[in-house]
Formats: sequence, structure tokens, C-alpha cells
Amino acid sequence: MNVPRHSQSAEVARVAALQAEFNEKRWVWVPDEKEGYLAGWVNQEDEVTAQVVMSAGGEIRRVPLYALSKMNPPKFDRVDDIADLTFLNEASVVHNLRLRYGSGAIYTYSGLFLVSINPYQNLPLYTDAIIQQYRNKRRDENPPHIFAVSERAWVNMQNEHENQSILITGESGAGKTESTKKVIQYLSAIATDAHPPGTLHAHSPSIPSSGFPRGTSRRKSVSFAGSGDSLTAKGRLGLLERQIIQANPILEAFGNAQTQRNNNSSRFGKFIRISFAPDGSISGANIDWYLLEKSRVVVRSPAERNFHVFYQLLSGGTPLKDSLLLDGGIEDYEFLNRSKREVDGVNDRDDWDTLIVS
Ligand SMILES: Nc1ncnc2c1ncn2[C@@H]1O[C@H](COP(=O)(O)OP(=O)(O)OP(=O)(O)O)[C@@H](O)[C@H]1O
Repeated sequence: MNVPRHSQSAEVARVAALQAEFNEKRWVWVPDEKEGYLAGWVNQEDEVTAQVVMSAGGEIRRVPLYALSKMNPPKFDRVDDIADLTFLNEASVVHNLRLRYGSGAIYTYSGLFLVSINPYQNLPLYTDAIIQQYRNKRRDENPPHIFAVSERAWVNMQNEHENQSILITGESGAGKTESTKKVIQYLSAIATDAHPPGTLHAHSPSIPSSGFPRGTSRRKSVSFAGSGDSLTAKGRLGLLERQIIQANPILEAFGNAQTQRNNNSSRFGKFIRISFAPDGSISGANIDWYLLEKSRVVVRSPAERNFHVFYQLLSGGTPLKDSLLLDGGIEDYEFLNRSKREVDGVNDRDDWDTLIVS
């Protein structure tokens, strides 16, 4: 985006002023129970402690030297890659991530890695236009994004003729499942793009989500294979691309559940493998799943639910419900009625419809 000239000079002046103020003092990060870290400057110090004047409010604190972290100059604020920081300490990393998150930048690089902070709201970051923005671009040509990581994997696969892996990790509710969907969304869109112009037109699918998961302690898998071309002439995603995307509501229905940390928590691990043909189109896909939390079927915390599919079936599953002789509601079944039954923002009936379509 082109920044108007006067804004650029105002920004330069602002940074210069901050820099001048920064140069005057010895700035540090001070650990704080409530805020994590607070900014301050060292007024005096002896061999083991420092007297620090807190930036907000001017309060004076005496802090052990070992607890202080050096602060980076203001020109490093909101830096795209944490690895670029001069002082690479936890406080500076947290400060940078916090500043970026506050301005809607949920993605930040950390060397080869991408750090993603869950925004808990739908941001306009995954549109067709954004996909095109990352297509055929180097990492440093755009702001950090999961699409840049996906693009890199795609390019490496084509250039090096080697399989590529993207490892997505984090605590429950961090956004792993959503990130996985974004990777598939990107690869599906650009793989479709790989067809000759005119045979199809790419649009980015948004990946549906519904019920919940699957799993057993043994590894299980589902595969798709065949030609992805059959629907592309109609300007839609190829069959395989759609199959991969539509597998999600099924996996989530049988394998995900509402927990205290995440309304749609995956209760199993999964390994998704997508195969590409030499022309760049998707030629097959395979999803392995493992370590399903089977005990959830019979016991769970009262504040959590069983796997989504049970509630979906009972809310919207007629006539299957009838043929299974299930004539009651959630309240009539012991495996369901001893814990939470409904989740805010989740419509089990709609999710059942999505599951059946998938
Ligand atoms: N990029 C994002 N944009 C908008 N909302 C998001 C994003 N990432 C995560 N969320 C929100 O956070 C919720 C939890 O994310 P997700 O299910 O991906 O976590 P997870 O790491 O897979 O958790 P678990 O390990 O429990 O399965 C999502 O249901 C969604 O509401």
C-alpha cells in the first residue's frame, strides 16, 4: 500500500522522536505479575539490583539485575521477523507480538517459523485477493502470513522435487485446526490455478467446519484419488479439491468436541498428505488420524460435551435417527445428559445438514 508522502514524513519524525527519547536513557523490560512485562529505565544500580523508573506513572521499583531484559530501540517495533531484534529476549518478543496483534497483525515470523496468535474473530485475511497477493511472491514481499508459508512449500516442492511438510503445533485452542484449513484453502486455490488458463477459474473455498472428530488409538486413514479435472471446466474447484475440503465436516463431526478451552476442539491428531501431479494439480490426498480420545464417549467434565455427531444426529438426523430407533432427545440418553448439551454459537441441526452434504 502506498502511504501518502506527508504520513511517511510524520512517521519518520515520530520514530526519530522516540529514538531520541530512547537514546537518553537505559531502557529495560521489568517483569510484572499482571502485565507480563512493563517498560522502565534504570536510574541507579548496584552489583545485584537496579532502581528502575517505570515508564507509565513514574513509580520506582528495585529489581534484581538478572530479572531485567534489554529493550530494543523503537525502530524495531512491529518488526515482521522476531529474529531481526537486536535483543532477542522473551520480553521483547512478547512486546513485539503484542504490538502487532493490537494492530490486527496476527502473524509474525520467527526465523523459519511463523507465529500465529488466535484473533478469535474473523479477519479479512483469507480472501481470493489475498491469495493472489501471496502467489509467486517471496516471503519478504508481503506481511507474514500462513499463505506465505504455504506458497513456500509449494515452490520448494516444484523446484526441489521433494516432499514438503508443514508442522502446525500449539496448545488447545491456539488455532491449529483453523491454520490447517487455511493451508488447504491456499493449496487448493493455487493447485486449481495450475490448470491451463481457460480450463478453470480459481476461487478460494472457505473450509466448512461442523461437528467434531474421529479416532482410535490405532492409526486410521481416508484417501482420495483420481482426476481433479472433472468440474474445473465449469469454473469450479476440481473434484479432489472439493473432496479434501468436504472431508473436514466429517472429521470434525466424529472427532471434535466442545471443551472448556475450545468449542471445537480436535480430540485426535491428524496427518494430512496432499499429492500433486507434475502439472501442479492435486492428484490425491490422504488423511491419517490417530489417538482419538475415545473415553469422551462415556465420560467427560460436566462443562464439556461428547463428540459433536451425537448432538447433530439427535437435532437433525431424521430419518437416520428413526431407522436407528433413536426416538428420544439429548436429555434421554445417559451418555449425553450428564454434561453440557448446547454450545453458544453452534447450531447442531445446521451442522448435521453440512455433515450429510459432505
Ligand atoms: N485464524 C483465525 N481466524 C479466526 N478465528 C480463529 C483463527 N484461528 C482460530 N480461531 C478461533 O479459535 C477457535 C479455536 O481454534 P482451533 O480449533 O483451530 O484450535 P486448535 O489449536 O485446533 O485446538 P484443539 O487442539 O483444541 O483442537 C476456532 O474455532 C476459531 O473460533
